[in-house]
Amino acid sequence: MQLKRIAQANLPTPWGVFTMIGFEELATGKDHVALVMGDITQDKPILTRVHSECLTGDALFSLRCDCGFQLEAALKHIAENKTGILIYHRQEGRNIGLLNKIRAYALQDQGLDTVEANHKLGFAADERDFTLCADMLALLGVKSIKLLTNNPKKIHVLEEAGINIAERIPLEVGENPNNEHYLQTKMQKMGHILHLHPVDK
Ligand SMILES: Nc1nc2c(ncn2[C@@H]2O[C@H](COP(=O)(O)OP(=O)(O)OP(=O)(O)O)[C@@H](O)[C@H]2O)c(=O)[nH]1
Ligand SMILES: [Zn+2]
Repeated sequence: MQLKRIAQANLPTPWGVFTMIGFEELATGKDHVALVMGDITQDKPILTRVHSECLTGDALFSLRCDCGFQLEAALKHIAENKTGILIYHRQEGRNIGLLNKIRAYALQDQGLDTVEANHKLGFAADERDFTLCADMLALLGVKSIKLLTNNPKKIHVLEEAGINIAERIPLEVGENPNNEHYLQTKMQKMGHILHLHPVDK
């Protein structure tokens, strides 16, 4: 176990009241949160979103990616379902950190795609460690989930970390002219399952 559960409190949102549970990484002291609604101890797969931190999309209204839209849609979906979990996985920029993500964006402004930019900076395309998410789910007592994602690799890594994924539920929102190329790259180079609407140029 790489984390411990620290504190919890109510978190009212426009879609309903979640319980916010804070965790701390034992090795680094880094914090993560899970937003929980309803009875997640039921003996059936729990609707879950594993959302990776994206300060620019989640908090600063960036249209370069789809993260902010996915965050909102996931919370709404969980609230409509009356039960579920959103893990807010604090590995910004696929775990290269905010400042390196800004460097990667600068390279993308010069024409590189999201994968090439990471490589140019000396990183893999995706540096995230999802075993922390599996640990958070274990601390919440959840063994089986229905995962909101477009990324089949995320299913694979969470399963390798011991989580049973009963179903994948697509989360395709936020496509716009600013992220069209970014979403195309995620589909073509990173294997995301997306149904994009190419615009005529
Ligand atoms: N390094 C880097 N990270 C990015 C970039 N754009 C978004 N991110 C980060 O990517 C993470 C989200 O990952 P995505 O690849 O969008 O999606 P995913 O979580 O793999 O898959 P979904 O479950 O379908 O959303 C967040 O941590 C973002 O900060 C970028 O251009 N470069
Ligand atoms: Zn983003």
